[in-house]
Amino acid sequence: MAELHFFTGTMDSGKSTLALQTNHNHAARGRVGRIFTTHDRAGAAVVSSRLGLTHEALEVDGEFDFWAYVVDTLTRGGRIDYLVCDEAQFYTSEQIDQLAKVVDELQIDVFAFGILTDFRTLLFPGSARLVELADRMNVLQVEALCWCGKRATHNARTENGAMVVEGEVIVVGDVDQVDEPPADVAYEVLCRQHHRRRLTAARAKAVSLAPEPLPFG
Ligand SMILES: Nc1ncnc2c1ncn2[C@@H]1O[C@H](COP(=O)(O)OP(=O)(O)O)[C@@H](O)[C@H]1O
Ligand SMILES: Cc1cn([C@H]2C[C@H](O)[C@@H](COP(=O)(O)O)O2)c(=O)[nH]c1=O
Repeated sequence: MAELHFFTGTMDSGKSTLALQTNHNHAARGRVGRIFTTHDRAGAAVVSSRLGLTHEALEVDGEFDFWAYVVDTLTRGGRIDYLVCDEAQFYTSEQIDQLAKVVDELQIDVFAFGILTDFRTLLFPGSARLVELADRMNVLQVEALCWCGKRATHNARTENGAMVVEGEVIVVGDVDQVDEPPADVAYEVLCRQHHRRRLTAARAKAVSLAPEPLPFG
Protein backbone atom coordinates (compact mmCIF):
# COMPACT_ATOMS: atom_id res chain seq x y z
CA MET A 1 0.00 0.00 0.00
CA ALA A 2 1.30 3.43 -0.91
CA GLU A 3 1.61 5.96 1.91
CA LEU A 4 1.86 9.69 2.51
CA HIS A 5 4.93 10.22 4.72
CA PHE A 6 5.70 13.53 6.42
CA PHE A 7 9.24 14.05 7.75
CA THR A 8 9.60 17.13 9.90
CA GLY A 9 12.18 18.88 12.06
CA THR A 10 13.52 22.36 12.64
CA MET A 11 15.67 24.11 10.07
CA ASP A 12 19.10 22.46 9.80
CA SER A 13 17.89 19.08 11.07
CA GLY A 14 18.74 17.16 7.89
CA LYS A 15 15.43 17.10 5.99
CA SER A 16 16.83 17.89 2.53
CA THR A 17 19.65 15.40 3.10
CA LEU A 18 17.09 12.71 3.96
CA ALA A 19 14.97 13.72 0.95
CA LEU A 20 17.95 13.14 -1.35
CA GLN A 21 18.91 9.91 0.43
CA THR A 22 15.33 8.65 0.09
CA ASN A 23 15.36 9.41 -3.63
CA HIS A 24 18.75 7.72 -4.01
CA ASN A 25 17.67 4.53 -2.23
CA HIS A 26 14.47 4.15 -4.24
CA ALA A 27 16.14 5.02 -7.57
CA ALA A 28 18.93 2.51 -6.79
CA ARG A 29 16.29 -0.25 -6.75
CA GLY A 30 14.91 0.76 -10.13
CA ARG A 31 11.95 2.78 -8.89
CA VAL A 32 11.09 5.90 -10.87
CA GLY A 33 10.41 9.09 -8.95
CA ARG A 34 10.06 12.82 -9.27
CA ILE A 35 11.58 15.40 -6.93
CA PHE A 36 9.74 18.64 -6.17
CA THR A 37 10.67 21.71 -4.19
CA THR A 38 9.91 25.39 -3.84
CA HIS A 39 11.92 28.39 -2.58
CA ASP A 40 15.10 26.36 -1.97
CA ARG A 41 18.00 28.54 -0.73
CA ALA A 42 20.11 27.42 -3.72
CA GLY A 43 17.58 28.78 -6.22
CA ALA A 44 14.73 27.52 -8.37
CA ALA A 45 14.27 23.86 -9.31
CA VAL A 46 16.98 22.41 -7.07
CA VAL A 47 17.04 20.55 -3.74
CA SER A 48 20.16 21.43 -1.76
CA SER A 49 21.44 19.97 1.48
CA ARG A 50 24.00 21.62 3.77
CA LEU A 51 26.05 18.43 3.48
CA GLY A 52 26.78 19.48 -0.10
CA LEU A 53 24.38 17.26 -2.03
CA THR A 54 22.17 18.86 -4.66
CA HIS A 55 19.68 17.43 -7.15
CA GLU A 56 17.58 19.00 -9.86
CA ALA A 57 13.90 19.20 -9.04
CA LEU A 58 10.60 20.42 -10.37
CA GLU A 59 9.70 23.84 -8.92
CA VAL A 60 6.25 24.03 -7.32
CA ASP A 61 4.41 27.36 -7.55
CA GLY A 62 1.02 28.23 -6.06
CA GLU A 63 -0.80 27.12 -9.23
CA PHE A 64 0.93 23.75 -9.58
CA ASP A 65 -1.44 20.76 -9.52
CA PHE A 66 0.18 17.49 -8.39
CA TRP A 67 -2.84 15.39 -9.36
CA ALA A 68 -2.99 16.84 -12.89
CA TYR A 69 0.80 16.46 -13.33
CA VAL A 70 0.84 12.79 -12.29
CA VAL A 71 -2.28 11.82 -14.26
CA ASP A 72 -0.95 13.62 -17.34
CA THR A 73 2.43 11.83 -17.07
CA LEU A 74 0.84 8.40 -16.65
CA THR A 75 -1.62 9.04 -19.50
CA ARG A 76 1.31 9.79 -21.80
CA GLY A 77 2.86 6.43 -20.89
CA GLY A 78 5.28 7.74 -18.27
CA ARG A 79 6.05 5.88 -15.06
CA ILE A 80 6.02 7.31 -11.54
CA ASP A 81 6.48 5.13 -8.44
CA TYR A 82 7.09 7.85 -5.85
CA LEU A 83 7.27 11.59 -5.27
CA VAL A 84 9.82 13.36 -3.05
CA CYS A 85 8.52 16.77 -1.96
CA ASP A 86 10.95 19.15 -0.19
CA GLU A 87 10.10 22.48 1.49
CA ALA A 88 6.54 21.13 1.75
CA GLN A 89 5.68 23.72 4.41
CA PHE A 90 5.32 26.22 1.55
CA TYR A 91 2.83 24.10 -0.43
CA THR A 92 -0.82 25.12 -0.24
CA SER A 93 -3.24 22.94 1.70
CA GLU A 94 -4.96 22.15 -1.66
CA GLN A 95 -1.64 20.81 -2.97
CA ILE A 96 -1.32 18.54 0.08
CA ASP A 97 -4.86 17.27 -0.63
CA GLN A 98 -3.71 16.50 -4.20
CA LEU A 99 -0.74 14.54 -2.84
CA ALA A 100 -3.05 12.47 -0.61
CA LYS A 101 -5.25 11.74 -3.65
CA VAL A 102 -2.17 10.62 -5.64
CA VAL A 103 -1.36 8.16 -2.83
CA ASP A 104 -4.89 6.79 -2.45
CA GLU A 105 -6.10 6.68 -6.04
CA LEU A 106 -2.85 5.92 -7.90
CA GLN A 107 -0.90 3.93 -5.27
CA ILE A 108 2.14 6.23 -5.55
CA ASP A 109 4.26 6.83 -2.43
CA VAL A 110 4.76 10.44 -1.37
CA PHE A 111 7.66 11.48 0.87
CA ALA A 112 7.17 15.08 2.06
CA PHE A 113 9.77 17.05 4.03
CA GLY A 114 9.29 20.38 5.77
CA ILE A 115 9.45 22.49 8.90
CA LEU A 116 6.34 22.54 11.06
CA THR A 117 6.18 26.10 12.34
CA ASP A 118 7.25 29.53 11.15
CA PHE A 119 9.32 32.17 12.94
CA ARG A 120 6.22 33.19 14.94
CA THR A 121 5.76 29.55 16.12
CA LEU A 122 2.59 29.18 13.99
CA LEU A 123 1.97 26.15 11.76
CA PHE A 124 2.60 26.65 8.05
CA PRO A 125 -0.61 25.80 6.10
CA GLY A 126 1.13 23.02 4.11
CA SER A 127 2.54 21.43 7.27
CA ALA A 128 -0.78 21.72 9.10
CA ARG A 129 -2.50 19.83 6.29
CA LEU A 130 0.27 17.21 6.27
CA VAL A 131 -0.21 16.66 10.01
CA GLU A 132 -3.92 16.20 9.32
CA LEU A 133 -3.53 13.81 6.37
CA ALA A 134 -0.21 11.93 6.59
CA ASP A 135 -0.21 8.16 7.10
CA ARG A 136 3.08 8.52 8.94
CA MET A 137 4.64 11.53 10.58
CA ASN A 138 8.33 11.26 11.47
CA VAL A 139 10.36 13.74 13.48
CA LEU A 140 13.97 13.70 12.32
CA GLN A 141 16.28 11.88 14.70
CA VAL A 142 19.27 14.18 14.24
CA GLU A 143 18.44 16.90 16.72
CA ALA A 144 19.37 20.49 15.99
CA LEU A 145 20.46 22.14 19.24
CA CYS A 146 19.69 25.49 20.86
CA TRP A 147 22.76 27.49 21.97
CA CYS A 148 21.99 26.31 25.55
CA GLY A 149 22.43 22.66 24.53
CA LYS A 150 18.74 21.69 24.73
CA ARG A 151 16.97 20.23 21.71
CA ALA A 152 15.94 23.02 19.36
CA THR A 153 12.21 22.94 18.67
CA HIS A 154 11.58 26.36 17.12
CA ASN A 155 12.89 28.49 14.25
CA ALA A 156 13.73 32.10 15.11
CA ARG A 157 14.22 34.84 12.52
CA THR A 158 16.74 37.61 13.07
CA GLU A 159 17.01 40.90 11.23
CA ASN A 160 20.43 42.50 11.52
CA GLY A 161 21.09 40.28 14.52
CA ALA A 162 17.85 40.99 16.46
CA MET A 163 15.10 38.40 16.76
CA VAL A 164 11.79 39.46 15.19
CA VAL A 165 8.28 38.05 15.51
CA GLU A 166 6.53 40.10 12.82
CA GLY A 167 6.98 40.16 9.05
CA GLU A 168 6.34 38.21 5.85
CA VAL A 169 5.86 34.49 6.49
CA ILE A 170 8.07 33.42 3.56
CA VAL A 171 11.59 34.84 3.56
CA VAL A 172 14.21 32.45 2.17
CA GLY A 173 17.30 32.37 4.37
CA ASP A 174 19.84 30.25 6.21
CA VAL A 175 20.88 29.59 9.77
CA ASP A 176 23.55 32.19 10.50
CA GLN A 177 26.95 30.53 10.93
CA VAL A 178 28.87 33.69 11.83
CA ASP A 179 27.58 36.44 14.08
CA GLU A 180 29.84 39.25 12.80
CA PRO A 181 28.52 41.06 10.88
CA PRO A 182 24.97 39.74 11.29
CA ALA A 183 23.05 38.98 8.07
CA ASP A 184 20.11 41.21 7.04
CA VAL A 185 17.82 38.21 7.55
CA ALA A 186 18.91 34.95 9.13
CA TYR A 187 17.46 32.11 11.15
CA GLU A 188 18.49 30.43 14.40
CA VAL A 189 17.04 27.31 15.96
CA LEU A 190 16.15 27.65 19.64
CA CYS A 191 14.47 25.70 22.43
CA ARG A 192 10.97 26.93 23.30
CA GLN A 193 12.08 28.76 26.44
CA HIS A 194 14.69 30.80 24.60
CA HIS A 195 12.33 31.44 21.68
CA ARG A 196 9.72 32.76 24.17
CA ARG A 197 12.32 34.97 25.80
CA ARG A 198 13.76 36.01 22.40
CA LEU A 199 17.16 34.99 23.72
CA THR A 200 19.33 34.21 20.70
CA ALA A 201 22.97 33.08 21.01
CA ALA A 202 24.23 36.60 20.27
CA ARG A 203 21.94 38.20 22.84
CA ALA A 204 22.81 35.59 25.48
CA LYS A 205 26.51 36.30 24.85
CA ALA A 206 25.98 40.07 25.08
CA VAL A 207 24.06 39.69 28.34
CA SER A 208 26.75 37.45 29.85
CA LEU A 209 29.47 39.94 28.88
CA ALA A 210 27.61 42.90 30.40
CA PRO A 211 29.40 44.33 33.45
CA GLU A 212 28.09 43.29 36.85
CA PRO A 213 25.81 45.97 38.36
CA LEU A 214 27.44 47.81 41.25
CA PRO A 215 26.27 46.55 44.66
CA PHE A 216 24.00 49.00 46.42
CA GLY A 217 25.28 50.32 49.70
N1 LIG B 1 30.24 20.32 7.91
C1 LIG B 1 29.34 19.42 8.29
N2 LIG B 1 29.71 18.22 8.76
C2 LIG B 1 28.81 17.30 9.15
N3 LIG B 1 27.50 17.49 9.10
C3 LIG B 1 27.06 18.65 8.65
C4 LIG B 1 27.94 19.69 8.21
N4 LIG B 1 27.19 20.75 7.80
C5 LIG B 1 25.90 20.37 7.99
N5 LIG B 1 25.82 19.12 8.49
C6 LIG B 1 24.61 18.35 8.82
O1 LIG B 1 23.61 18.70 7.92
C7 LIG B 1 22.41 18.99 8.63
C8 LIG B 1 21.59 19.95 7.83
O2 LIG B 1 21.15 19.25 6.68
P1 LIG B 1 20.04 19.83 5.70
O3 LIG B 1 19.57 18.66 4.91
O4 LIG B 1 20.59 20.99 4.93
O5 LIG B 1 18.93 20.32 6.76
P2 LIG B 1 17.45 20.87 6.58
O6 LIG B 1 16.97 20.52 5.19
O7 LIG B 1 16.65 20.19 7.66
O8 LIG B 1 17.52 22.36 6.82
C9 LIG B 1 22.91 19.53 9.97
O9 LIG B 1 21.98 19.30 11.00
C10 LIG B 1 24.13 18.66 10.22
O10 LIG B 1 23.76 17.45 10.84
C1 LIG C 1 11.09 29.64 10.00
C2 LIG C 1 10.90 30.14 8.60
C3 LIG C 1 11.72 29.68 7.58
N1 LIG C 1 11.55 30.15 6.33
C4 LIG C 1 12.43 29.68 5.26
C5 LIG C 1 13.91 29.77 5.51
C6 LIG C 1 14.49 28.67 4.64
O1 LIG C 1 14.68 29.22 3.32
C7 LIG C 1 13.35 27.62 4.61
C8 LIG C 1 13.63 26.42 5.50
O2 LIG C 1 14.64 25.65 4.93
P1 LIG C 1 15.37 24.41 5.68
O3 LIG C 1 15.80 23.55 4.52
O4 LIG C 1 14.37 23.74 6.58
O5 LIG C 1 16.51 24.98 6.44
O6 LIG C 1 12.19 28.29 5.08
C9 LIG C 1 10.54 31.05 6.04
O7 LIG C 1 10.36 31.45 4.87
N2 LIG C 1 9.74 31.49 7.03
C10 LIG C 1 9.87 31.07 8.30
O8 LIG C 1 9.10 31.52 9.20
